[in-house]
Amino acid sequence: MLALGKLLELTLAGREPAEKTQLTVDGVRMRWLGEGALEVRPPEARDNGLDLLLSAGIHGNETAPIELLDRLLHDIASGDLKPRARILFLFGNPEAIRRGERYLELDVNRLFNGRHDQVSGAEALRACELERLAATFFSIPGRTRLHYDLHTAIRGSKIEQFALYPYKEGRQHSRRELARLHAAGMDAVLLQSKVSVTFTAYTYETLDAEAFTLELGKARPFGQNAQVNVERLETRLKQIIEGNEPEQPEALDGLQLFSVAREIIKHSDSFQLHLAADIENFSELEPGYLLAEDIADTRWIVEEEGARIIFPNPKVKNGLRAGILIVPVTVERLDAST
Ligand SMILES: O=C(O)CCC(=O)N[C@@H](CCC(=O)O)C(=O)O
Ligand SMILES: [Zn+2]
Repeated sequence: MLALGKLLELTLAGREPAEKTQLTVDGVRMRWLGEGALEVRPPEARDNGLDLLLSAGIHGNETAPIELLDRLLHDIASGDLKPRARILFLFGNPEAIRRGERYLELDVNRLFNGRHDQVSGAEALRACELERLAATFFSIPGRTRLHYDLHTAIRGSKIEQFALYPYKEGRQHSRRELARLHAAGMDAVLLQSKVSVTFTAYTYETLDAEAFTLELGKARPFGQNAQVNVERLETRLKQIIEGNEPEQPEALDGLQLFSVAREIIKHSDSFQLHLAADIENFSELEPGYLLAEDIADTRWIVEEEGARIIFPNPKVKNGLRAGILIVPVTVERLDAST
């Protein structure tokens, strides 16, 4: 297999490849662009006009998605997978991946849309670099832009696999993309209702890609991901890469949609979250429940019917999101969300 197919090995070893560009047996060009970054380009005659960005390891301890991208790259490098799309593979935070940690000093997924300019350190530089790589990749006019940023979560979940769909004023969430996500095994989608600082918020808001954060199960170390079943996603990604995706039905039957009711922001060290340490994502909370307290008598009381919590984490830094309170929405909401 071509050395560049071993991007993960190179990244884990912190090594630069001797050859930066390699051609597979059937003329696919692989180009190393820097640490954890590799572009795949099909022969011109086979190119179907899709630019696909696949990222993982934005959080270094979320290894199942990294292993999935590694398998896809191996298949491309050995000629088993024949891309018709241009693809950019990115491993988001190489040093955190090497250490098996979510991040070192700063959560990279809170540093996009220019936020990296306001802080310093290795992770700020990496977020800036990732923005540059994505912007260059998505700079060719007239092509279709799609980004999946793959994650696993800190805790278990009542809905194992789900997507988060960013928000931009005046832009409508796409039914076709939702149907595609459902076909790829996602059982729920959270429709964001304000702009954000995550990687997919950047590619969606600033680079006009269709972009999704995908949550695939619980985060575990390399080699311990048997319980994270990515079969349906892997099959769909291979079809997208080879341009032979079956048509999916327009109807979104069975796909659960949610919107953000409120983001719980931790303001101080006095922040207290009144949830069991092992609470699962999508757990329901009754109206009237005292969810959190913070300085200056700030109290977060659940008011919304059908509210559920995702990503509760009282350990985040002050000023960051310590949980999202979400509510179910119907598919009609899509037509109204411009
Ligand atoms: O399990 C958790 O608490 C966090 C899992 C995770 O890393 N989720 C992403 C979601 C990104 C988004 O909001 O689109 C994150 O928190 O960065
Ligand atoms: Zn993550």
